This record gives sequence, structure tokens and C-alpha cells, in this order.
Amino acid sequence: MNDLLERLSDVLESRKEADPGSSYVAGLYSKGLDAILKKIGEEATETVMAAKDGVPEKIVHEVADLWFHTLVLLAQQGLGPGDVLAELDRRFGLSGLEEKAGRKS
Ligand SMILES: N=c1c2ncn([C@@H]3O[C@H](COP(=O)(O)OP(=O)(O)OP(=O)(O)O)[C@@H](O)[C@H]3O)c2ncn1[C@@H]1O[C@H](COP(=O)(O)O)[C@@H](O)[C@H]1O
Repeated sequence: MNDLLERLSDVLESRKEADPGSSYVAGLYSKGLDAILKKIGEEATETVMAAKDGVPEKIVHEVADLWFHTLVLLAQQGLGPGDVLAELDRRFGLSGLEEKAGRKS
């Protein structure tokens, strides 16, 4: 797995034991799943707006926020970036059209 993703994933795991007052991530965990999902919705919307503005730095900033909050979601659900990378690896080289045709539903 990408080293940064692994290190960030370890930090997110460690924040499960942290004081919500001293850590943004611990604060999000303490607010629960809906608060994490709300942040993902906001960051996805901000990503769309940044892309419409067409400013590369803004797009990178918002996508980083979006990725970060999806990593928080994965950690909260007992998953990690390795699970997503494994799925992307499984799909690698398989055309999106083939993948769709191979789906059961
Ligand atoms: N990569 C990030 C990261 N990216 C974005 N954010 C935070 O995500 C929030 C993004 O929300 P918004 O853009 O809506 O800004 P905001 O208005 O400040 O947010 P809200 O108060 O509305 O939630 C900001 O508070 C950012 O600081 C992050 N917070 C933490 N990390 C990583 O997570 C680690 C642990 O963080 P703590 O738990 O805070 O120690 C850090 O060392 C970093 O590596």
C-alpha cells in the first residue's frame, strides 16, 4: 500500500482512543457516522464546484479533503485504504463496460 496512506490510516486508527477536544478526527468519530457522511457530502459538493471553477489548486485541495474524509469513514467502519486499493487492483485492466456486464444486478 502507498506509504502515506498507510501512515495516515495508522493515525486515524490511533484517534479512536484520542480526546475529541484535542483531535479533529476524534471529534468526528464522537459525533458519529452521520457527521462523517455529512462532511463527505460537503466535500464532494465542494469538489464539484472547484472543478466547475477550473482552478487546478482548488480541485486538488477539495479532492484531498474528500479523500481524507472517505478515509475517516473507512476507519470508522473498520476498513482501510488497503481494502479499496485491493478492489481497484481487482478491477485494473478490466473495462468498465465488461465489469458492468459481469455484474449480477
Ligand atoms: N489530512 C487531514 C485533513 N484534511 C482536512 N482536514 C480537516 O477537515 C476539515 C475540513 O472541513 P472544511 O473544509 O469544511 O473546514 P472547516 O470549516 O474547518 O470544517 P468544520 O469545522 O465545518 O468541520 C478542516 O477542519 C481540516 O483541517 C484534516 N484533518 C486532519 N488530517 C490528517 O489527520 C491527522 C489527524 O488529525 P487530528 O485528528 O486533527 O489530529 C492529521 O495529522 C492530518 O494528517
